[in-house]
Amino acid sequence: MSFDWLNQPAHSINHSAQTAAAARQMQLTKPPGALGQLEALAIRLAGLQGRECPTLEAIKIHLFAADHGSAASGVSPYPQAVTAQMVSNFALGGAAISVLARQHNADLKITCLGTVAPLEQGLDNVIDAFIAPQTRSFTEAPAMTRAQLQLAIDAGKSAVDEQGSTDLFIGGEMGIGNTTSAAAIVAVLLEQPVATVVGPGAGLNESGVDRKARYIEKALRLHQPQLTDPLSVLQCLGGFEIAALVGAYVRAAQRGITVLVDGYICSAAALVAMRINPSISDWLVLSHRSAEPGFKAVESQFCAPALFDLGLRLGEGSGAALAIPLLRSACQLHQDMATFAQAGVATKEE
Ligand SMILES: Cc1cc2ncn([C@H]3O[C@H](COP(=O)(O)O)[C@@H](O)[C@H]3O)c2cc1C
Ligand SMILES: O=C(O)c1cccnc1
Repeated sequence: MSFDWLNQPAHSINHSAQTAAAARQMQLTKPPGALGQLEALAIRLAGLQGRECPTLEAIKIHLFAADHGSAASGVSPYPQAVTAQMVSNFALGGAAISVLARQHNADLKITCLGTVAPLEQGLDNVIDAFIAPQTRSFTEAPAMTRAQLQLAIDAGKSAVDEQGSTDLFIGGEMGIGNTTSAAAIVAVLLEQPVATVVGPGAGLNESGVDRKARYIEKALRLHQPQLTDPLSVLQCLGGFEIAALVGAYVRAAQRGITVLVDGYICSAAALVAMRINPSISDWLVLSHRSAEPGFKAVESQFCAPALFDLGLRLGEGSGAALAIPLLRSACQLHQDMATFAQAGVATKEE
């Protein structure tokens, strides 16, 4: 069993393209800095894509779905069956992420790691990477075995490897109960008290949030001796879909594909990925600020803060998909605006 590939360095950043892009921004017909974070974004994308004027054409959205043993303990307000039902909804075009993928002309695929029902319907954008019906309840045992962890991480790697040319990769997730895993991972890796990183998820009330915090605290007491490295944290507390996201993020960075990270669950996966392989962090662009209270702690671990805060708490990669037009505008402005010289506009006097 080998996790060695996870440690290979990320693709290098092209610093001369980045420098050229920064110089170009200074010449465009606007006061320098007036386009705020859009300028930094265009410059960052130039370094990642290795060209002065980056473009975003081929966008791949890949969702990972799996069920959680924790769901039987009242940590989510929704029944476990919703995971599989939503996979059908993704594939048939009715979910929020399906609408956004269509709107932005992005390719949408779903890998099922632990839900079987939709596979029987023969949907052609659903990939079968079945590992087990669900992870184990992690107050009783590690959520998954080491072998299952490897299968899940490798499924994420394959999702990236099997794509053709890609300018931007968005990972998303579906798994009733997965904000419990995300909160547990964040509590351990960032050494935060559980009460500060746990939240309503899909809509728990106050007593539900307390129950969820107690569930996590019990699990952390059980696994404490094992929680010494990011892979073991993922194995004990993760979901299959979170592990797949870890594999996908690391692989995308190694292949030189820019990643747009979604909300709380995806950023918890990104945190694990960055702890395994810190060289990938340049490639992970954080899209939006999740409404989950634990998100703030994770946000500080990224190279740059989230691009916007719309109070989203959906997951599915939806917040990342909403950032696509922003990134496209950043690239288009960077490429198409006239320079002061071209437009005959006078520059700053002092
Ligand atoms: C209909 C429906 C659609 C969703 N799409 C994403 N999630 C989100 O909710 C789940 C996490 O919340 P919790 O940990 O509280 O279960 C994940 O599946 C997540 O992506 C959904 C949840 C529901 C109910
Ligand atoms: O931010 C998220 O990813 C999120 C928050 C709540 C429920 N589902 C997802």
